[in-house]
Amino acid sequence: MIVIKGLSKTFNAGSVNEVRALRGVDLAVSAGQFVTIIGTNGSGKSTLLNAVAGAFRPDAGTIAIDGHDVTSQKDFQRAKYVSRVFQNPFSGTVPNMSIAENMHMASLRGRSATLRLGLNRRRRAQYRERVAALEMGLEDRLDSPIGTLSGGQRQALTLLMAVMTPPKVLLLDEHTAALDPKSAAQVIKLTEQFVGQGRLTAMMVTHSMRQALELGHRTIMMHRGQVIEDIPMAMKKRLGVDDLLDRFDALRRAEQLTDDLLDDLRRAYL
Ligand SMILES: Nc1ncnc2c1ncn2[C@@H]1O[C@H](COP(=O)(O)OP(=O)(O)OP(=O)(O)O)[C@@H](O)[C@H]1O
Repeated sequence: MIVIKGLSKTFNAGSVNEVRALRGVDLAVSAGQFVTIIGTNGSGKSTLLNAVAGAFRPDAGTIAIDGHDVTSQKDFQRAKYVSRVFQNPFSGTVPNMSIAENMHMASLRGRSATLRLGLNRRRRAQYRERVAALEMGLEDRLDSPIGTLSGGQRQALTLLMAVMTPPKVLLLDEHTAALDPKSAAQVIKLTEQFVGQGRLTAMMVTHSMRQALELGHRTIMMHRGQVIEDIPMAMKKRLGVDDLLDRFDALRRAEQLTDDLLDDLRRAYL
């Protein structure tokens, strides 16, 4: 479903602030696969998701989604394939519009203007049913401005809206990191439910190694703009958080040394 080849991106090239955020990333994610992404700070996790979403044009490499080369497409052109949920629960929805209006906008994603339909009674009933399934009591607040909801409620709705028209690709960028533990757990439960039931192809960045191991079919680890570990389901089940921490420690030690050593390290992990 997603095929990334030789993807590179350098920010502020040629200046003192030059950052090689992605350095030749190769990654293939099959349809229905849920991949969790961990990595060191600044290793390029969000940049990888941004590249898939079309936030910028890469310096080198290609990205294909469902067989279409989207490398030169802008983000709005890819919106029909890609849904995103960000860390900030206040992005992705319009605060002074109601829950129903926000849901209606989300349901029209990727449709041509001529096909756009009004927010009629039948649609309201559908949205009510969807919102009720979140089990947050929001079905009685369909006309409340979304800005009046808590961060957790809003993020649950943002997630619901992201999957309402099932996307080819769902990108989750630390989407529970800004929530309190209880809300984060609720949103993770919904994530599992939506991705599982919809058999969605999903990439989720997380800083929680436990989350990374417990969720999804595969975990990749990034470091300095490269994928340095690719852990399949069978291995995920056997690994514990301590094992991942050991690997990060090894990286930290390698950091003092050379790229060649990092390559050796990668070979050793595979
Ligand atoms: N638009 C941009 N302009 C300049 N530099 C950027 C831009 N986006 C990302 N970077 C830099 O690229 C590198 C990779 O950033 P990215 O956000 O992808 O890392 P990350 O792995 O998601 O990090 P973290 O875990 O800390 O959130 C960092 O050094 C970051 O400062």
